[in-house]
Amino acid sequence: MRLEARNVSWKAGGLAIVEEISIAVETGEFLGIIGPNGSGKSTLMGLLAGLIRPKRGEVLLEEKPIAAIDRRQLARHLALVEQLSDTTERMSARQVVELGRTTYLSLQSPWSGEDDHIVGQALGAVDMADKQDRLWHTLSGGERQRLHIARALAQQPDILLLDEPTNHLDISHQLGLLDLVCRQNLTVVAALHDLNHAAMFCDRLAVLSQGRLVTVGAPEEVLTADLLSKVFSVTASVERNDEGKVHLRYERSRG
Ligand SMILES: Nc1ncnc2c1ncn2[C@@H]1O[C@H](COP(=O)(O)OP(=O)(O)OP(=O)(O)O)[C@@H](O)[C@H]1O
Repeated sequence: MRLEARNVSWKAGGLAIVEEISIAVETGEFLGIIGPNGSGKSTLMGLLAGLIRPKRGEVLLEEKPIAAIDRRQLARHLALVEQLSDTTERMSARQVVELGRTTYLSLQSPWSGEDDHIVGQALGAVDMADKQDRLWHTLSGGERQRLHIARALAQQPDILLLDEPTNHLDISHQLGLLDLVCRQNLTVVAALHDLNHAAMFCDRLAVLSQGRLVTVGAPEEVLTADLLSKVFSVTASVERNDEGKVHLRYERSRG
């Protein structure tokens, strides 16, 4: 499914947080959103998810404004994993993932074995099946993050929106999670801080700076020493492997 932000702007306290951004993610594509802290990545994710409404412009799912789509219907197409999402409810790991099925349940369509199966698969996919009975507050940050992803997978969306999905994860689970996301055959938009991971896994990268879209393109087009210096204020050399994939080698800042 195709998701498009058309000229979206959003303000808070009179300040422009996202300014006139136009970007589309194509069906099956993995689009990475990168940019320094405070550049507007989470806000753009919230706009794309329909969680916040643009002050100007619109977000379209398959050419239909998402503001006009019923929230329950939207949840069948689009799942968002927010940064720092938490729950204070006394819930087990499995119950958190079961929340992903909410959009499919009704009086006519109560919980079934099929829902159990989907939840079990999602738990397995993030390597949390053995901890499914553990209570939320007893889990580590990384385990909670993996459960949020599992909840989104259990939602069986067409589009996954992930805000810093590798937060809290050790390196093995970071790579495992991005690989897992790639293998789902979904349309994915992910805000990422690790630029090497963005280069490894994303089809295209959109670069934000101060609420504006600086550029968008294939990682090897976008990740240049010049851009890294201008947007991220770092000095790095850009290496390429045999497949033409870029790898950044940062230099220590001297100050
Ligand atoms: N509700 C709000 N009210 C006021 N300012 C806000 C609000 N939401 C976001 N901002 C500001 O907008 C800017 C962009 O925030 P956003 O969270 O979108 O950035 P980000 O790129 O995701 O940052 P990070 O990499 O630190 O997660 C920040 O300066 C933030 O403080």
